[in-house]
Amino acid sequence: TRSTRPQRLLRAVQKKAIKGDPQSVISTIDYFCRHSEWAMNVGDEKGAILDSVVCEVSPSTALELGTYCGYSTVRIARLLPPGTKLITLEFNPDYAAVARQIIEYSGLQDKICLVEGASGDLIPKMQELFGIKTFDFVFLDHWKDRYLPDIKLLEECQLLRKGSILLADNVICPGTPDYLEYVRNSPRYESKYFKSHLEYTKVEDGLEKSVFLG
Ligand SMILES: O=C(NC/C=C/[C@H]1O[C@@H](n2cnc(C(F)(F)F)c2)[C@H](O)[C@@H]1O)c1cc([N+](=O)[O-])cc(O)c1O
Ligand SMILES: [Mg+2]
Repeated sequence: TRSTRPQRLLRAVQKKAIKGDPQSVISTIDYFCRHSEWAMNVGDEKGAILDSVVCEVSPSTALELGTYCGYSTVRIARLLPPGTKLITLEFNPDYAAVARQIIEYSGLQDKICLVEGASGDLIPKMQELFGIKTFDFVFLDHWKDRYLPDIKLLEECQLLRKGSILLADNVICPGTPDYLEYVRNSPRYESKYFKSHLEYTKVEDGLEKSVFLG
C-alpha cells in the first residue's frame, strides 16, 4: 500500500538531513513541506516565535501536546538546558513511530520522552509517571477542541504554577475559539497574541502565549 505523508517526510529526513544535527532535520522538514508536500508542522515562521519563547522561559520541565512527526519536539528540545526533559504526548501510534525515528535521527532522544496515549488519561498521571510537580512550559498543538479541556485538566491536576507559560499553535487557523476566549478573559491568565502565518502559506495564523497567574 502507498506510504503515508509522515513516512515520506521521514524518508526525506533520512535521505537529506545530517544525522545528529537537529537544525538540518528542521531545515529538511521545512524544505520538504514547502516544495514537496505540505504537512501540519508548526513550521519555520511560527517556529522562530516558539524558539524565542522557549529560550526566554528556559524551562526545567516542558510538555508538548501533539507530537505528530516530531518537528516542534526537535525545535524545543534543541534549545533546552542540559538535564531538562521534554515530555511529548502523541495519540496516533503510526505518527509516534515516525516521530521516534525523526527524534533519534536528530540525536535528541535523551532530552525527549514521547508518551503514547490520550491527554485526558495521561495528564492526571504526570506526577506518578515522571515525578513532575509542575510544568514551566506547555506547547499546545494537538486537536484544537482539546486545548481548553486540557488546560483545565492541567489546572485541576495542579500541574501549573504561578508563572507557567502556555504557548498555543493555530489559534486563528484552524482556530481554537473557546480556548482563546478562556485565556483572554480568565483572571487566572495574562495572554498575548503573536501574529504570524499558517505554516508554509500566506494565510494568517498565530501563537497565543498565556502566563498562568496562580
Ligand atoms: O489539526 C491540526 N493539528 C491537530 C494535531 C493533532 C496531532 O496531535 C495528536 N494528538 C492528539 N491528542 C494528543 C494527546 F496530547 F492527547 F496525546 C496528541 C494527534 O494524534 C495528531 O498527531 C492542525 C491543522 C492545521 N491546518 O492547517 O489544517 C495546521 C496545524 O498547525 C495544525 O496543528
Ligand atoms: Mg499546529
